[in-house]
Amino acid sequence: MSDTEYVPKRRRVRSPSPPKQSNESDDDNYVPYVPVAKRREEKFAKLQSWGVRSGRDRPKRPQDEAEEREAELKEEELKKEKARRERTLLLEAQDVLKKKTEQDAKKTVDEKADEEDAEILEAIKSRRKLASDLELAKGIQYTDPLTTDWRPPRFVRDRKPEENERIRDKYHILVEGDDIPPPIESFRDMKIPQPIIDYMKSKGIKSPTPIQLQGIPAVFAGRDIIGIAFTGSGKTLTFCLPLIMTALEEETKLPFVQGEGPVGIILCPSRELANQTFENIGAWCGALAQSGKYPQLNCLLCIGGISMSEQSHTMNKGLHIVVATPGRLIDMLEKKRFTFNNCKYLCMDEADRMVDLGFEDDVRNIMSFFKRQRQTLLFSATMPRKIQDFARESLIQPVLVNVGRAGAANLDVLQVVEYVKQEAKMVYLLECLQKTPPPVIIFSENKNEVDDIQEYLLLKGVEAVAIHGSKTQEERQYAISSFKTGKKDVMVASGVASKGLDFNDIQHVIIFSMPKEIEDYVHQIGRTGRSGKTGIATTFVNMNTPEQTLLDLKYLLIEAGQKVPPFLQSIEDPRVAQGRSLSGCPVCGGLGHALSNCPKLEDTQRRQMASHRMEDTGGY
Ligand SMILES: Nc1ncnc2c1ncn2[C@@H]1O[C@H](COP(=O)(O)OP(=O)(O)OP(=O)(O)O)[C@@H](O)[C@H]1O
Repeated sequence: MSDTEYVPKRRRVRSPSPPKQSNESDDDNYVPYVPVAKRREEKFAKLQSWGVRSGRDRPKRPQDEAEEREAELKEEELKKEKARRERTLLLEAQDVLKKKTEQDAKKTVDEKADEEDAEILEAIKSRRKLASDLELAKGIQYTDPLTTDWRPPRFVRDRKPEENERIRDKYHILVEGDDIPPPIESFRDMKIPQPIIDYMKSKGIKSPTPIQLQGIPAVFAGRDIIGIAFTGSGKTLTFCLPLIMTALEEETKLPFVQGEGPVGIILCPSRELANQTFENIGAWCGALAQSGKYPQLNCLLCIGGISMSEQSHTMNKGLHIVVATPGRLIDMLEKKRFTFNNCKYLCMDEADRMVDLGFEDDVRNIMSFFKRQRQTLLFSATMPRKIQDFARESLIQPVLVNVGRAGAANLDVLQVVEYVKQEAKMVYLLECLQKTPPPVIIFSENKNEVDDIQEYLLLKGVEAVAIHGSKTQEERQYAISSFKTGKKDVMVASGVASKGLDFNDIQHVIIFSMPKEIEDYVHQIGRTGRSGKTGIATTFVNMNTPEQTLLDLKYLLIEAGQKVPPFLQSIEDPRVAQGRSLSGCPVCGGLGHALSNCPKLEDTQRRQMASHRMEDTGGY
């Protein structure tokens, strides 16, 4: 056997041989055997290094691993960020809630009540402003007041603003608005025609009252106006005189013929008030015509319950002024008995009552007959904030002229409040009538009670007439004229006669049953103490009078510097204990309660809901 060790055949594998040298033997080329498993492993590793991969558990390259790791980190970071944000939002929400609770806790009772009031006011806010449907539909909105040719005298124009302010302060006139015309202290300087000045003098009207000396120049200047002044302070003249002057100017330029006019319209909430204003205008226009220097102006009374044919003589001429209640006016306009083609002046007397009485939609309807921009005037002795706000939205750059607090009582009225048991009222009434000589007005809230009182007085020999809504127009007119002319000493009336009626020298107003709304009380006592004269108002209250009404009354007496009887003094205002402010109610102007307790609120809401229902069902 040779020295060469035997190697089994399967082990005799040639490894890659180095280059052969000439003398090298075969043993030098020997390559050690590598087992198959190991070789597979090596081959696999090689393939891996070439990037050939497949399968789930394929080993990863370090570069891939780094990328994966980075992605994982990013994902983790995102998750953390999301969680952090969610937590922050949650915390923020909790913080806000906490702060709000703290703020709410810090809020005074007053602030909370104010917020509540604002919500209620928003809820009862009229949905549409006081403008014609046509204007609302077409989006017509006038921005500038009307211009007129009227100018104040030079010395007034040259006055410094401080001087105007001084005059306003002197007469306790508060004004709001832009570019307010100056106050003028004499009718002559207002450039009112001499025959009217002479006529007014004969009626004891020599110099303008505060509402007149600021209101008339503002209306002459073409401005929309909200005029608020106490009862009997001469508001009627403030809106009638400028209308007469406008009509006069137009008639002088080009006389009116049949079918032309009116130039302006005065709207009133009651027939009696319309009639009274119509008579006043008639007298002033008559004074102009009788002077022989001025033309005759024609005025039409347009109210329910009267036959329009009686006024055909006026209708057959050119028409300058119309005084009306809403219903009859709409009827006449719809029948085209006259048009508003040239009408540019709309005045609402007792404007708050017009809205209160549910005439709001009628007023919009009337406005839709106007063909061009109009000058709008609203007047009243009581104009709660809600109505002032509403009016301001509807007028064009209005001037607000306020003499005293809106809704305050006339200081020329001595107010006496007496506790009289229900069953003792009639007897005590007779006693009360002895306080002053006639004329006396007795007010009651109830039509039947009005009739009962009249009957009782007649039985006792007192010359009394009665007026209320269920009487015929003739009965109403008879009652007013016989009382006005002094044929009758006493007039027993429901609310009808309380607004705006101007009777001569009423000595005494007796309020037999206290009205629920303090505004009505203010209007009722305002039938006396007019045009600077003094008068007495006696009011009966008892257990049937709601405590809130008594509180309103108590504050009104305090405000007017009147004596507060002990039983009224003892009534506590619940707002004091609650630490709430004692500001007046924005809906009725009462000083003794907050908005949420307003007796008028319920009525207002009910009326609004009814009118909205009508609109929703297309009934409007
Ligand atoms: N400048 C004046 N000087 C004196 N009296 C006047 C003056 N202006 C008006 N009057 C008279 O005062 C009375 C009351 O006026 P008017 O009826 O206009 O009051 P009012 O403010 O409208 O009251 P109400 O709010 O009750 O309707 C009338 O008889 C009127 O003639």
